[in-house]
Amino acid sequence: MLQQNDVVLQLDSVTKKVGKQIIVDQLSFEVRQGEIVGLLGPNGAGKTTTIRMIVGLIGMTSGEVLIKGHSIRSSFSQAITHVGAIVENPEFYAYMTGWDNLKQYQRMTAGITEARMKQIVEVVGLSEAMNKRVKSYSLGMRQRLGIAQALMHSPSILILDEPTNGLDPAGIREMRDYLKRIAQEEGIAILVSSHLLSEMELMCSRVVIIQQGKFIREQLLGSAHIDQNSHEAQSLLIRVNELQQARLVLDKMESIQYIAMNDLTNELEISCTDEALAQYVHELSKQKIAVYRIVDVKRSLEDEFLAWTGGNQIV
Ligand SMILES: Nc1ncnc2c1ncn2[C@@H]1O[C@H](COP(=O)(O)OP(=O)(O)OP(=O)(O)O)[C@@H](O)[C@H]1O
Repeated sequence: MLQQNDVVLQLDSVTKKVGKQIIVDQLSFEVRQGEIVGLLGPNGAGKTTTIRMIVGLIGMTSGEVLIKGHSIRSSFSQAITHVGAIVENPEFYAYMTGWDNLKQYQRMTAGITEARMKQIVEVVGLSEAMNKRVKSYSLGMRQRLGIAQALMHSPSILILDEPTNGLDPAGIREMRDYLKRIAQEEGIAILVSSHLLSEMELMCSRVVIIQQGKFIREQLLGSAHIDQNSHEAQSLLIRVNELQQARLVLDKMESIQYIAMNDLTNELEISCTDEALAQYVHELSKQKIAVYRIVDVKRSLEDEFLAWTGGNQIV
């Protein structure tokens, strides 16, 4: 079980106002050790602004960001030592090799050993390319060199703003695989922003969805998504022997939510939780109505996403 002290990053009611415009509105969420969390929202949702506040590049109007329990406002240097981040495109000397660029960074940053540099270069898959000049690198390789640099001081969290922007499909897949590997091998938390739900589904264990600067919801992905949903309302198709009789029974149930009805097939689609379903089935059988089958109507995460964001396209 994850403990409270696994929390690496904590945002508490973070707000950013520019003039009268509220760009980020009381945003709160947490990222724990070993998790890859997506900050997901359509263009202009406030992702970059949020990340810039987390890493202290811009101030917040109100709220708090804690990194390993240290406030980015009042204990900036203690907080920021735990962060590795790429917010803008990292700058490298194109005529120098990848290794010489990292050496340059090492000279400016205390406590980084050559053994650590070699280890991290291997994790991001650049060992072979280290003696080549950066100008010969693809965009994906430059991004990974940036990640290597951000990881050199062994941070607790890696924060990346749209890391797959501009990459081709092969580069996107590579980036995804390397980020998963980093989370696993380095045992750190990763926060990555994106406007692509499809991409987040393949990379993250959880997404925090924002729109117009506001928190919309948090969603577990993958198998965790299914576990979580058993406690939430989901669409179910129920086939009975007598549709009108079943309607009379169900109409009396509190909070019954119909989605669709089919007289020909004697099917009705409802939205309910597991607990409510148990009550409905109990009541139907008490009234001698036979339930022939119950089918889980799977909505794709994309459909759910569109519903949560009021139809705002993200994919
Ligand atoms: N300094 C500023 N002054 C005024 N408006 C700003 C400022 N910074 C950001 N904004 C506005 O706030 C909104 C959120 O911007 P932000 O760049 O954080 O969004 P985003 O989710 O990262 O979008 P994208 O996916 O397009 O990068 C945008 O409408 C932007 O124009």
